[in-house]
Amino acid sequence: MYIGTQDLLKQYDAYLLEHGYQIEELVNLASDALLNHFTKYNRFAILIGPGNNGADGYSLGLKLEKLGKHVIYYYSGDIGKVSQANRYYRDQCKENHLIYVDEDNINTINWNDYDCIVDGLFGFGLNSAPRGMYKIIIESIMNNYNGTIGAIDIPTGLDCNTGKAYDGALKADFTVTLTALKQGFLDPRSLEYTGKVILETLAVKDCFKEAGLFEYVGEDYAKEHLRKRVYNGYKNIYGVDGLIVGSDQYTGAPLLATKAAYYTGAGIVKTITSEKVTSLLPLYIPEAIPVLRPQIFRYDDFDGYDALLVGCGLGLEERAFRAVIDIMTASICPLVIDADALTILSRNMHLLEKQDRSVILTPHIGEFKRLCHVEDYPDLMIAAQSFASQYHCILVLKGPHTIVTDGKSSYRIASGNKAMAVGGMGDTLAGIITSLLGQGYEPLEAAILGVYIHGRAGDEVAKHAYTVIPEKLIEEIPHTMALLIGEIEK
Ligand SMILES: NC(=O)C1=CN([C@@H]2O[C@H](COP(=O)(O)OP(=O)(O)OC[C@H]3O[C@@H](n4cnc5c(N)ncnc54)[C@H](O)[C@@H]3O)[C@@H](O)[C@H]2O)[C@H](O)CC1
Repeated sequence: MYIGTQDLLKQYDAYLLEHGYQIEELVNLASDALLNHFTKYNRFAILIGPGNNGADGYSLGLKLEKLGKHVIYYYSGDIGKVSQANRYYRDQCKENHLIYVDEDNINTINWNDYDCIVDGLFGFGLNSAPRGMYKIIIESIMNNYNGTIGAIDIPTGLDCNTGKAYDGALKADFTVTLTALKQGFLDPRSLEYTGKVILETLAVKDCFKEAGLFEYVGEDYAKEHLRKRVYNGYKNIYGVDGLIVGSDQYTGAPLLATKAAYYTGAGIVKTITSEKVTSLLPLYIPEAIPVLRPQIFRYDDFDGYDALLVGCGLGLEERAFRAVIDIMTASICPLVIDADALTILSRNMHLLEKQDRSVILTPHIGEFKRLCHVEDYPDLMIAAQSFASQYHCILVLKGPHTIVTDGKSSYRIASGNKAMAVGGMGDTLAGIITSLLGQGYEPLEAAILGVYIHGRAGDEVAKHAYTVIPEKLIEEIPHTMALLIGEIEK
């Protein structure tokens, strides 16, 4: 299953058009995909907007008519300004089935003459609140209609990217969404407008990834990619992780990252840290190996590691800057960069350009803005993809349904919940990803799996709790992983 934003969906359509499809053909395929969901109704009012959502409405109506259904098309606006496909399908409709709606006749329409209203006013092309007659039509239906409303692609008035309703939005009973889930549908509050969401793909060449859509990662991915531990395994085959984390000022973050790495299955974790943290570490997690962080790293300080993590309570003092620069210039194994280390990196972006190994960055949105040196983005998913592609890194952009992308393949992760918005959660995730990286998972796989496991463990804890404390989440990790691998049952 794939996810799109307005820009990504436009990009997808443009890709198909560049690869030999005609827009009329795509609309025909869209109505093929829609048809089955409407055949149980008999009398249809199809609302037609000026774009291709309206074209879908005409094309669907023509097919319903062929099945002997009663169909009337209600349209408004300037007929000279409709899309090419809209005109093409409109020209095939019988004149007496087309009703132009204006202020003079709106009150004469009895919407309850129809057992189904099909919403083909606006789809992902809507860019502001529906205006003029469109707004009036929506109000008239919402105030008077008692039957079923089925929306094509997106209910009119719902923002495709945010899932927020504009002033004047149609509340559908069901939405048949085309090609990909819309990012806005990830916000559960959109359900009030979409009703039940049914995803239908068009019978076209499989090009979701090439066109830049994001794959939605759920339990199936984790079950397929998570590996069982081997019968005769020993600690070294599960990786030696080096965590350059913590400072005397921030002592909690390194402890959480270390514990998360162990609980995710790391063989050995060496926590290279400040004096205060080295003394706290054995009390919190006796398995960990504390190493006092040197003022300046030498090349051989990084020997023998399978994965490194830098960040998590490192602080922003001069010596933290020194540590990040040393790690980025003197170490060679796969690296996870989190928290303060991202802030330090944002002032030294040239370091990222020179990396000849896998680097995973795990910013939240504020840190991402700092890395990009911008205030805001029109489309976060596209911004994430471009960043990863420009810097040849893997980006884990944390938030609801965290984004993971290497610039070529992109993902939204299904697990996680609002109870996880708690300090220390990012340190926990960084520890999990580093652990998987050290265990030999491919870097992109480690990032996706790490985010999924982190969110899933959080979901398990949230079943019985108002907030998810990182400590509780960490303790849930081995159980969650065993469940996913199928070694225990629910
Ligand atoms: N691959 C697919 O999934 C396909 C989906 N299809 C359908 O096409 C629409 C998107 O079509 P598009 O023409 O880009 O956008 P809309 O129909 O939503 O309308 C755009 C149209 O509306 C004008 N407009 C925008 N905002 C407003 C407003 N607030 N008030 C008035 N007018 C507004 C804008 O200027 C344009 O003229 C998608 O949702 C699917 O239903 C196709 O079948 C192709 C394949």
